[in-house]
Amino acid sequence: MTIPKVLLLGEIEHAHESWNSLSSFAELITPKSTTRADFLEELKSGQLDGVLVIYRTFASADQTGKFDAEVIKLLPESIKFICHNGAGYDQVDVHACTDRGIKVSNTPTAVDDATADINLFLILGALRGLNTSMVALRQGNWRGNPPPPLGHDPEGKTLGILGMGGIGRNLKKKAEAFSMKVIYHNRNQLSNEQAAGAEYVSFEELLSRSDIISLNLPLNQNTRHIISTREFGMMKKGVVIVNTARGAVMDEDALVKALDSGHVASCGLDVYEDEPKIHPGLVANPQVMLVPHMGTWTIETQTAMEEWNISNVRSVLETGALRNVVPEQKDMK
Ligand SMILES: O=CC(=O)O
Repeated sequence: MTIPKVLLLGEIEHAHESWNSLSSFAELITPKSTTRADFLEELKSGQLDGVLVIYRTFASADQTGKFDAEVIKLLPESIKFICHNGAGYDQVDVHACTDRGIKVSNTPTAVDDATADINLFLILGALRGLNTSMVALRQGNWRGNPPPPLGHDPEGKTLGILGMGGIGRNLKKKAEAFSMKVIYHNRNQLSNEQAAGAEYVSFEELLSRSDIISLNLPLNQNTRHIISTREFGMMKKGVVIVNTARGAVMDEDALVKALDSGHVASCGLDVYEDEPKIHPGLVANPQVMLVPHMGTWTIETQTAMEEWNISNVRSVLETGALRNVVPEQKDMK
């Protein structure tokens, strides 16, 4: 019997023991290439033939580029599973994978607390306008001169959550501890049990009723720039927007214009359209809270994500099936 191969793209940083334990079922290999051009060549050369499952990290895109249709087409016939270490899997062309019969998993749940925590931090920081005073203090200028305008309390404000998956629902619970009223919009209305009292509203109603809008939806072809000029125009003047999902769900140019006009009072961002580049209009705006994609940047959460992803690889090796597949493939045989 030939022993299956597992290809690691990126690093295991924490869950070394679990990763190493896979070597009793499989040959664990890494690519020779460190650039996309070389990776494509390595795929073409047949050197990665025989790989059954790929474990990939978000950062591995620096070496291989995105797992777009070009890469998926070149993957050896033997590859049947791609385990992506991250909740958001927009780096992987799932439709191209489905067409080739390759199943894709991600790491939902594991990221929920840490991402919702930073989401709340950004909501509070943007409401309070904390950035200017923090910068002033470090410049030896106390609160700044003049001091910043007074901020706003979260208590009693309406928080509109766009995308009520694991992170959205986790945020809802946390926001309620700050006495915020939560409304939400989602592809599908949740069961009463899952909604847990959050009011389901249309997309337009969410835009027009919210004091704070939180973007917690995945990036895909239907959600790219789902928030742009038209949508900013439908929001309350003085709205605060927070995004911990993916930068491209919001049109950054349009956001900068809405901030500059004062229609959007502030925003809190963890993600950007073209990371690690940041729109100069955002950097220049002292009101906004900007964090460099730190949503899951904790030891506990990074470890839990790795463990989840490894458990998917293990499940393939032990049972021939993933523990979870991405929603687009839930009916795939
Ligand atoms: O951005 C983080 C993730 O997708 O898990």
